[in-house]
Parts: sequence; structure tokens; C-alpha cells
Amino acid sequence: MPTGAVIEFRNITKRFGQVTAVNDLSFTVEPGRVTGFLGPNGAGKTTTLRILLGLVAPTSGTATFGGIRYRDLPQPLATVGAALEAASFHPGRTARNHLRIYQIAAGLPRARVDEVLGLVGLADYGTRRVGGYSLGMRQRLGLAYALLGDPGVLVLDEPINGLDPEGIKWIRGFLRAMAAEGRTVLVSSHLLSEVQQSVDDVVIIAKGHLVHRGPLSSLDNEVAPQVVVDSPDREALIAALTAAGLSFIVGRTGLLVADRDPGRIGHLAFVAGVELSHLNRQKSGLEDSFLALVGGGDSL
Ligand SMILES: Nc1ncnc2c1ncn2[C@@H]1O[C@H](COP(=O)(O)OP(=O)(O)OP(=O)(O)O)[C@@H](O)[C@H]1O
Repeated sequence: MPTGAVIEFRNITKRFGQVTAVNDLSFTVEPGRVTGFLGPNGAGKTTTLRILLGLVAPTSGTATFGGIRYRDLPQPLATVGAALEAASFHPGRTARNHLRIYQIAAGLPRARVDEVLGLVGLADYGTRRVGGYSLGMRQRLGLAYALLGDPGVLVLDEPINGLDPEGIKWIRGFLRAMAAEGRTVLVSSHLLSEVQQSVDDVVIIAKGHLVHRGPLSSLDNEVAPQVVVDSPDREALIAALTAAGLSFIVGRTGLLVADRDPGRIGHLAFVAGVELSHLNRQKSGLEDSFLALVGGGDSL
């Protein structure tokens, strides 16, 4: 059975000219667990993963597997399986031929190709040209490639993107099974809701900075916008809240105000002459905490 290694990012910074894509990022990812690497589009997730896999040089800092940088790993395919993009397969080649190329290059047994196709549910499609694959099937092929060397670490960039409900259900079980076997599983996503049912731990970044890390449950009430309020005239309500110096974020159910007292918000709206359509006190859910941590829903 493969052994998972600890992934460690230590003070990773990456600048592209004027843009600081990743800013002094440090965290570890543990074996035997699925870790969600979350943040809005542009937060720096892909850059961080590319640094981990030796595809981009960091401006400073180190990223290692069990203390070893990717490029120094004696057997990279047997240590780390990565799926960064789903689209880069030659359309005229069959899935089996794609995998054969890597299997031969890595000196793996030929039978491994059909094994991994079976593991990702593509056993019946291995002889089809990849050009005819759906996005979901290409995602699965990317996973098959990642699994070729039976690695102890899986690094997957947005693996749920483009999957249909059946595929989403499948990959959730797949990620769980991989971690249950002792692997280290790091999965990026810009949507917490997408991975919520699959992850044990979360690492959340925004604008290249770490904003939260811990077990998924640590997000519950991590940030506590306690009152949900809405109005048929939302702009007037926003103006009244802003004038009162109250901070809020725009959630799915209304404005989430960082205040514990609905009576106070109701009074404030009454004084400002703003009709309310919704007012209640709420324990913030995981998604609302996530949105608050990454700076609201605007950029999602
Ligand atoms: N090669 C590059 N040259 C210049 N800027 C870049 C480059 N790669 C990334 N960036 C910038 O770095 C920031 C982080 O991008 P990155 O792709 O890592 O974010 P992300 O969290 O993966 O977002 P997404 O989910 O949209 O890919 C963005 O502002 C992006 O425009």
C-alpha cells in the first residue's frame, strides 16, 4: 500500500512582475486525509500547485514532499500523482495509448494501464480516441495518469470542474478511498460547496495569503455574521447599514451583518425608513464563513 508523505509549503512567495500571486504562504498537508485547497479565482492556487510540482520556480520559499523537493524525488511518479489540467491530451490518440507512453517511460508493468483505467471507471473506453471524450471523461483520464505510479500523494487542481452529478458522486468516493488507504490528497477548488462533502481539512487562501486552515468543522462559525437582513430596496438597506458603520457581506439569503442583535438592525432600518423583507439571527454556515474569509462573493 502506498505511503503518503507530508506536503510542506514554507514561506512560498511568487511574483510575476508587479503581481504577487503567492505571498509568504506556509502550511502542511497530512497523509490519510483529504485537504481542500480553496480560494476564489486568481487567489494563487494553481501557481502554488505548480510550484509544488516543480513547474514554476518560487521567488522565495520551499515546497517539499516528506522534506524533498519535487525535482529531487528519486521516483517522482511513484511518490506524487498530479492532475493539473484536463485538456492537454492529443485528441487523435486513445486513452490507453496516452497512458502507455508514460507507463513505458516510467518502466512500469504494461498491465498497470488497464488497472488505472479500471480505477477511474474508464475500463470500457480505453480504446476510444480522447477527442471524443467529454470533459468529465478527460478529468478521469487525468486521474488515471496521476495514479499510474501508485503514488502516496495526489495533487489535483479543480478535479470536480466539468463533472456531471454522477461524476461528482464518484469522485467524492474516490478521494475518500484514496485518503483511507493512507495517501495524502490535496484538491483545489474555488467553491467550498463543491468539495465540502469530500474534505477533512481546508486551507483557504485569498490574494496569495493564507486566511484559514484547519479541519472543515473549524469553519463553522469561524466568522460570525449573525444577522441576516434583506429589503425590497436593498440599496437603501446597504446605505443605512453603511451609515451606521456596520460591516456586512452579500450572502445567498440576504445581507449578513456582523451583529448579534436583530432588534438593533430592525430599529436601524425603521429609523432609516427602509422596509424589510427578511430579518433573523443565524449561525453562519460553512459557505458563509468561507465567503467572509475570502472577502465576499464578488470575486467568486
Ligand atoms: N505566468 C503568469 N504571469 C503573470 N501573472 C500570472 C501568471 N500566472 C498567474 N498569474 C497571476 O497570479 C495570480 C494568481 O493566479 P492563479 O492562477 O495561481 O490563481 P488561482 O487561484 O489558481 O485561480 P484560478 O482558479 O482562476 O486558476 C493571478 O492574478 C494571475 O493573473
